[in-house]
Amino acid sequence: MGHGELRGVVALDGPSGTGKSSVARKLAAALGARYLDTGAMYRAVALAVLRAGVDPADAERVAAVAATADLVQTTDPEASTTTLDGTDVGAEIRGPEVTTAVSPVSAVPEVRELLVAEQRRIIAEALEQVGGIVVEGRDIGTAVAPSAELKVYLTADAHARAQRRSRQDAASGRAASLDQTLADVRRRDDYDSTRAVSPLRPAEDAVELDTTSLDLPATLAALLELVEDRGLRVAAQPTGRVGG
Ligand SMILES: Nc1ncnc2c1ncn2[C@@H]1O[C@H](COP(=O)(O)OP(=O)(O)OP(=O)(O)O)[C@@H](O)[C@H]1O
Ligand SMILES: Nc1ccn([C@@H]2O[C@H](COP(=O)(O)O)[C@@H](O)[C@H]2O)c(=O)n1
Repeated sequence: MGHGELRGVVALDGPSGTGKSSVARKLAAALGARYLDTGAMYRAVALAVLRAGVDPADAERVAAVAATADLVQTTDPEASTTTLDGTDVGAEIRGPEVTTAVSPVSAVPEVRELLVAEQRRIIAEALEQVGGIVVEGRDIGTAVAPSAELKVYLTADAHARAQRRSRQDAASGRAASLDQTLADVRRRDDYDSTRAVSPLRPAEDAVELDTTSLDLPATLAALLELVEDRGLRVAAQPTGRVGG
């Protein structure tokens, strides 16, 4: 049996490796909604900064690169893409260089201002076109969509997150020691939660969901239950509409 369609915005925030991307995509697909990966947008700006030979810590030059970056993020949960200057950069933005550069780049206020404006535009377009969107990141419930109908803050023990990330890296041929991966996870979380603008933190009205001992299907089931409980699921339209 299908799950019906989502009406409104689901904001999914939390630190790295809690499962946001994996479950946000599946939740959106199950509910005929769009899916927005805001982390991919910050990663694409970080890639533009690296390609321009700019130091990610040089806030003024980072802001200048962001202002001219030609970035397009699409929202079909089955095939969301990130393009920079007309080229798909989906694989490149997951590499270690971008992962190291992205936190300082995303801490630059001008970068956040530009991307938050674009994220709000994408959300408004999705609501108009299909009625629902699942948005994942670090500041969705607190800054990008503070009036989201459902806000969920995913957490998980840092060791569990490092193990997940380590398995994912090994599967993509990027092996690193578990200690190194754990250090990287902690470094990024520290950076993201201590920056001045829109730091990583749960919104006051967010539901916190600890995924340490949940697998992905169980996490998805918990989210679907929250959507259902809030009355955000409506019967599917007979003609059906898909995100794109
Ligand atoms: N509950 C879970 N059980 C087992 N593996 C999981 C779980 N959640 C996520 N994973 C795995 O952990 C890895 C990271 O998950 P994912 O990319 O969805 O996390 P994330 O919160 O979006 O992280 P980031 O913010 O760094 O992008 C993936 O390989 C995913 O399959
Ligand atoms: N709303 C967001 C989303 C992401 N960031 C920054 O981007 C980094 C990469 O995010 P991933 O989800 O792809 O791992 C993240 O570490 C943050 O620095 C953000 O600031 N706000």
